[in-house]
Amino acid sequence: MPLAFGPTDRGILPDRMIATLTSSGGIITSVPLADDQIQPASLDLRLGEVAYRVRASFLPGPRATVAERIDSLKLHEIALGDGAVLETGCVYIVPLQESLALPADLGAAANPKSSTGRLDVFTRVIADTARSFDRIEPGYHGPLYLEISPRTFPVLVREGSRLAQMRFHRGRSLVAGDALVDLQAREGLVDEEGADLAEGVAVGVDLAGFGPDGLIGYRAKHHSGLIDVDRRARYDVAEYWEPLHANRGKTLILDPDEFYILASKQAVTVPPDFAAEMVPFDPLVGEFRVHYAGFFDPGFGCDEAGGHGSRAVLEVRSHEVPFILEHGQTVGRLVYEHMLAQPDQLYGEGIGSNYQAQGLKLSKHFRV
Ligand SMILES: O=c1ccn([C@H]2C[C@H](O)[C@@H](COP(=O)(O)OP(=O)(O)OP(=O)(O)O)O2)c(=O)[nH]1
Repeated sequence: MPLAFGPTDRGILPDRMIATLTSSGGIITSVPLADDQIQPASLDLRLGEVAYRVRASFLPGPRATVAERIDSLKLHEIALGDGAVLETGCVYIVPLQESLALPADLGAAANPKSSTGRLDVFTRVIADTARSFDRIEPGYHGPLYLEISPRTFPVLVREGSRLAQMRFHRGRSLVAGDALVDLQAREGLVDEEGADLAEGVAVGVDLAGFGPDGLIGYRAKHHSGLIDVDRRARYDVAEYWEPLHANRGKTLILDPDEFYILASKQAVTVPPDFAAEMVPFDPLVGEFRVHYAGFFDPGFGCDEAGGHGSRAVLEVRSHEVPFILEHGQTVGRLVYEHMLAQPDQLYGEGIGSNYQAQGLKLSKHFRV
């Protein structure tokens, strides 16, 4: 049975509606869906069998398909099969195993998975005739492709590797104004008195540090080894990351073009009938960038799903000039949106989640 909605229903599809969308032909897969591919509010996207190394990133624009653009831009074709290395500084386009035949009232948005963002692997989803990355127009019928560009570490990927995820939505249902003030009062979205709630919930960076030695984060080392994106708890932190500790002034100077993993000062919560996305706090401040991977799942940080006190992990880069961050400085905003219904399973509830109740946490690939 296809999904049926009332005229005023708005929000993000939970797990069981994503399953229905698949069984009713709205999501088409060249290989059957894996059991754990559907998350509380998103679908993990899997790499297909080939990667095209292209000269440059592109958007197809209204008159071209991605396949046509790949034909004119490709430098090399790599079979992914059981494994292939994607090198830093190169741009690859990979057809995904999932394609879409969305009903006219459903659109979608994509984001790198948190594990991908924490490795500084830049990914974006491209659809035919798209004018922007990571946004799928309502009613889209066609294939999906992933643009991949590893920035710091070369990565080993294979057919079926999951680097990005997709949310499906019916209209938009952002929580703003008084509704956001009420939600913060009721649920404590961030554990801070007088939190800044303009255009989402402001999230600041923690530079006071965690634990006895005041760890504030990690800076990625250059020229370190390869990371297999499908291996968990495999790599030594010290070979890939330099730990950073709090200084007396609780500041951190971001060096241009270095990659940092930091944590939020506030614990954050996403109530079960909401989903959130981390967005840059002000697009006009171009000095640094937080976040490739911005989706926060329903149940993240919730007591009932074992997440009490979860911090947001932040992926940070400075651009042209060195930039000083101060303890508590706002670096991002969490924008909350309604779910169409509460998911059957929340983030962290026996679904193998990696980052529930996290403090300062590197990606799952590293041994702690
Ligand atoms: O930049 C981010 C993005 C997400 N998260 C948190 C919230 C989110 O709910 C959780 C998991 O994110 P995601 O589902 O993208 O990660 P994953 O790599 O698929 O991990 P998992 O296997 O735990 O789902 O990590 C962050 O702290 N920082």
